Amino acid sequence: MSNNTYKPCDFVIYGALGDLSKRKLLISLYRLEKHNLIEADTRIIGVDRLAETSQGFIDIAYKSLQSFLNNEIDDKIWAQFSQRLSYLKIDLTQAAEYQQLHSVLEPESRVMVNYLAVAPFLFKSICQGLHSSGVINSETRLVMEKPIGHDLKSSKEINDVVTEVFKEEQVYRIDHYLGKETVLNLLALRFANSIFTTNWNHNTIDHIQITVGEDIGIEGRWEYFDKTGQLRDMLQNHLLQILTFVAMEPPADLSAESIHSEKIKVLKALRPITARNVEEKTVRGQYTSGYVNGKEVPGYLEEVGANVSSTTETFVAIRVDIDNWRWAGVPFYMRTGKRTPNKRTEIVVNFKQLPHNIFKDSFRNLPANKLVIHLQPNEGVEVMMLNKVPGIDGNIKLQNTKLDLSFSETFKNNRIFGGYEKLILEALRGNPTLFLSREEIEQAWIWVDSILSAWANNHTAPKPYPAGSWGPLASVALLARDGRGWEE
Ligand SMILES: NC(=O)C1=CN([C@@H]2O[C@H](COP(=O)(O)OP(=O)(O)OC[C@H]3O[C@@H](n4cnc5c(N)ncnc54)[C@H](OP(=O)(O)O)[C@@H]3O)[C@@H](O)[C@H]2O)C=CC1
Ligand SMILES: O=C1O[C@H](COP(=O)(O)O)[C@@H](O)[C@H](O)[C@H]1O
Repeated sequence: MSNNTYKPCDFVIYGALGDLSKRKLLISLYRLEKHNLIEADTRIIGVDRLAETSQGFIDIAYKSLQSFLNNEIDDKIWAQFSQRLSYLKIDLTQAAEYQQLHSVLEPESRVMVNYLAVAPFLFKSICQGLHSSGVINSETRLVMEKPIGHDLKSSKEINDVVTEVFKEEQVYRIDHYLGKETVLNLLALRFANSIFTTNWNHNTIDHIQITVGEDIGIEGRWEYFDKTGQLRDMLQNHLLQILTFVAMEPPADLSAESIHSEKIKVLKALRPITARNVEEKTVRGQYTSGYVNGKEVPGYLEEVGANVSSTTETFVAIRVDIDNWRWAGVPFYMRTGKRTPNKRTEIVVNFKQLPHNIFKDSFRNLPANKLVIHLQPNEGVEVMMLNKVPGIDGNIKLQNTKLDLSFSETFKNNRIFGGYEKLILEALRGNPTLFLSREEIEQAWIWVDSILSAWANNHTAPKPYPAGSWGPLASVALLARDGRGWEE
């Protein structure tokens, strides 16, 4: 345990038998246990609609750990962890059923932390159910998963209901990318290193690319995903959050207010994409069958539970312009998709070419410097730069070389925690700094809604791309039109 002590919690997971809970939340909680970061008396209460016993939930949790952590499970840690777990069957749409929570909560000795791992349409009934059952007090916290709502209107409706029941400081709107070490490292890279601080603008930067590719498909999540699509599932939140960290002005300090206010300014400066320019600025894609990591995989329309006429996108590429002084004329290209050849999240900052080349013997055009930030996997930072090849014979010869700061090499003794581990810990400890404000989310929806309505207006159908590729060819053309190419 850390030197500080925190009040233990009743950590209630709504949707405890769902994908997010099994794949990320229970795993992260177990890892926090392993590192002795959970208070001794903290309890974890799973809530879902299946008739299940607490022992049944413990068995399900164990199976999830087996599938995702393999040999990381330690019998002693598991025994300690499983003691914290219990289960309640509650239909979240039925306010009366929330009364059951009284049987497990101990409000005098533990803080109730409610984690909404369910689809956003259930957020309202959960808030109302918690309110009417009388379990909320001034210490209670609410953690809400993204996406909050389906569009600006529904997001506002959810936030309105939430604020009737909770004060803003009790609400933790999570985006797990903001807990990732490498996303947080952007703050260090940009605001603790003068070489970057002074060169981070339209004078030196040509363009920036943000790629978030996942080799997995939709698998068991078809019903949820088909109503959502890649733009709402990934770009409205994770990619725009990365973009704000890359593009924001230096905040006055590291407080939540200072960071939120700089991020909002970026979101407000995003140039709108409308029906007039949506075809030129965006690409929608949907995967067909193909090969990923040498294995044949089905297309989106062949997944279990699929509706064969779905036009939901599983890939998006976008050219984003930020209308402010710093980024005038510097496009940000973003792409995100399911069933890409591998899992890869990275930012590439392409610097401008030099105005004059005195090394024509080596390069007719000097390659520009590049800063590559690997967010996952193989976390680290690389700088591509030109160096003289050693030798005394003849003219100076240059070679493009890599300055490589891999986290696993550089920080050998530090374990890299996942985003959920960091943010669940912050929620358990009552620190809201890394969570999102209502205004940020609503501002992001304003920009994304405009794209969604432009696609709907133009009947923009998704272009097919084979599983195991980086999206439709139109994504290559998006950059080629500007004389550029994606970093491969
Ligand atoms: N999965 C992921 O990796 C991520 C998911 N998220 C977000 O988390 C949320 C949940 O996603 P995910 O876990 O994938 O979804 P799932 O559908 O897998 O999980 C939701 C769970 O809630 C249960 N549930 C649905 N309705 C009720 C009800 N009325 N009463 C009680 N339980 C109910 C579902 O039961 P049943 O199966 O019977 O419907 C299911 O077990 C979404 O908002 C998603 O955007 C965010 C980041 C990552
Ligand atoms: O929020 C989501 O994120 C995951 C990807 O998260 P990562 O940490 O593995 O990069 C994505 O699979 C899911 O569709 C989405 O809802």
